[in-house]
Amino acid sequence: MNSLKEAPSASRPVAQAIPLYTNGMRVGLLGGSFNPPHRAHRDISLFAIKRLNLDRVWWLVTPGNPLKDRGALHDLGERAEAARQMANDPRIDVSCLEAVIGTRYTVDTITYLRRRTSGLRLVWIMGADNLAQFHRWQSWQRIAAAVPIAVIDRPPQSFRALSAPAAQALAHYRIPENQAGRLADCAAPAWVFLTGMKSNLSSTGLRNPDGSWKK
Ligand SMILES: Nc1ncnc2c1ncn2[C@@H]1O[C@H](COP(=O)(O)OP(=O)(O)OP(=O)(O)O)[C@@H](O)[C@H]1O
Ligand SMILES: O=C(O)c1ccc[n+]([C@@H]2O[C@H](COP(=O)([O-])O)[C@@H](O)[C@H]2O)c1
Repeated sequence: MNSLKEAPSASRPVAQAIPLYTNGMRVGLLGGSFNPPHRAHRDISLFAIKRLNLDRVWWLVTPGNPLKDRGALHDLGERAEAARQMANDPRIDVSCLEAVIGTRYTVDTITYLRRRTSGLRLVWIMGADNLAQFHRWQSWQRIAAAVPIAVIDRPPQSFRALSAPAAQALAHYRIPENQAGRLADCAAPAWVFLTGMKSNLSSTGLRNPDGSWKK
């Protein structure tokens, strides 16, 4: 087993920057605010493991989505601890890697991981709501060129996502859903839109108007 532990920290949530892994593993990366984590995070992770033939999914708890208002964002440690409790599966690891390496941008995270975990097959996982605004992410073309991407359908975002600028620009690189199992082996750019799981759950629905988490 390889273990890379960057920037030692006294606090448990950030101590484990890169989860334990073995070369050759197929690892899905689910970046998220997890404010709070919910059942769909777990469900889409297990769905992705199955459909993409992954060994693991790493939840990367962001210090703060660059496109979201951070006013209502709970403390990173609190979100990471809640995410660990929600994940509750040996194939899902929770990491605060981005806080450790000091970035909020996915392009930096992917670049960092590609350099340090060259023995892994990485897949970026995101819900359809994120595909709809992927063209607003920093250096989104570089992300798409660096790692295969799996998009999980998320009603009511399906049409908006598939007609959005990034989906249009990358249309040529989309593989059919029935070939999702080979996505991790594809050279980027490559992406798939998975429709087999649909959940209406959202963190927004689990927050009170003042930003506190519903009990
Ligand atoms: N119900 C869902 N179906 C598909 N993807 C989801 C679902 N919930 C979350 N995701 C995806 O999981 C990742 C992390 O999501 P995040 O932590 O922002 O939760 P969220 O429910 O989208 O939060 P919020 O409601 O605050 O925007 C994102 O890529 C998001 O698209
Ligand atoms: O890099 C960017 O510009 C960027 C812009 C928007 C979102 N992201 C990432 O997308 C992931 C999902 O964010 P969220 O808030 O929808 O859970 C999370 O890892 C964010 O850091 C990244």
